[in-house]
Amino acid sequence: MSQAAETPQGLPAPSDDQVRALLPPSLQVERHGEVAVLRLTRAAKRNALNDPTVLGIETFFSTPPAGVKAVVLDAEGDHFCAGLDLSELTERDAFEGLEHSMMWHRAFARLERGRLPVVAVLKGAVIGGGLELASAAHIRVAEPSAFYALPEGQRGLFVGGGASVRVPRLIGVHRMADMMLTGRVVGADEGQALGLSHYLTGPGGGLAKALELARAIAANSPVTNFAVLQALPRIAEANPAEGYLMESLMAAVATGSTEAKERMQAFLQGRAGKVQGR
Ligand SMILES: COc1cc(/C=C/C(=O)SCCNC(=O)CCNC(=O)[C@H](O)C(C)(C)COP(=O)(O)OP(=O)(O)OC[C@H]2O[C@@H](n3cnc4c(N)ncnc43)[C@H](O)[C@@H]2OP(=O)(O)O)ccc1O
Repeated sequence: MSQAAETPQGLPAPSDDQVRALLPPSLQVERHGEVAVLRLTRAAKRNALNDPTVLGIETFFSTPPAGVKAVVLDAEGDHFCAGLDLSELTERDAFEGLEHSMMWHRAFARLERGRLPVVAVLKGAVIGGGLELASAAHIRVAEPSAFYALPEGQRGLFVGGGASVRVPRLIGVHRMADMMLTGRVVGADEGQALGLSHYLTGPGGGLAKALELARAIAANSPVTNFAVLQALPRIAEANPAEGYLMESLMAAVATGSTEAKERMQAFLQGRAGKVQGR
């Protein structure tokens, strides 16, 4: 498996600067070795998601920069994301609403089912579309300031970025119905207990923890990471017989990979087991 030296189309993977040139001002890319930090930079609007930002997320995860093995999704300011930019939807009719929701689905699917593991740093508001974005990440690290809500009912809306599929898988349909019907605010402790976050740090500790996790993930075999991202969600949804078959197929691919051979040899010979992905 390629380490993103090239795109799936066989073209050279873009440099950091080439990717930056494709992104809107509301998104910034910062490089930490094999980890890229993709940051929402619309703090003045509490990182509310407008169309350019959502399309930029799709662009980044469609053609991530060369050499990136894991991504941290971070946000400028005190809030992760206040959800949909409400100033955008007021003039749209139902058909445009359908297209808009499907555009969000495409972007967040690129994030969730791409080849790069994504660790999100949650703080302050993780509201509406902000929770939809967060729930597409593979690991969520929350700071004590994080709070979650689905106030779509108060705005006359319905979730449109995949939350009705992803969030019930985290907390159950009954709790999702509670959040959607009441619009109530779920604090960081409750969010951690419910499963909205994987880790809860001390104040301001989210980015450091996310970078630590992302570096550990980047050091894994990309074959294993790819299997976790692509196969695990499908195995979890399959019936047991299909699940076991998919597991065996992924185990076979991993076992046969150069990556596995080199890593196991390195372990057995007492060498550091880090090799380039194939
Ligand atoms: C239907 O098809 C869909 C739907 C969707 C997804 C839907 C949703 O996400 S619904 C939820 C929308 N979000 C909200 O209702 C949250 C609104 N914001 C707040 O409650 C607060 O701003 C806060 C996040 C708690 C922060 O409070 P505070 O720090 O006091 O900041 P403010 O003074 O309130 O705001 C500062 C500044 O930001 C602007 N702003 C905040 N949130 C939004 C927003 N969501 N949209 C636009 N602008 C926002 C606010 O107006 C202020 O602006 P100024 O110019 O006045 O400074 C998905 C896809 C579909 O197809």
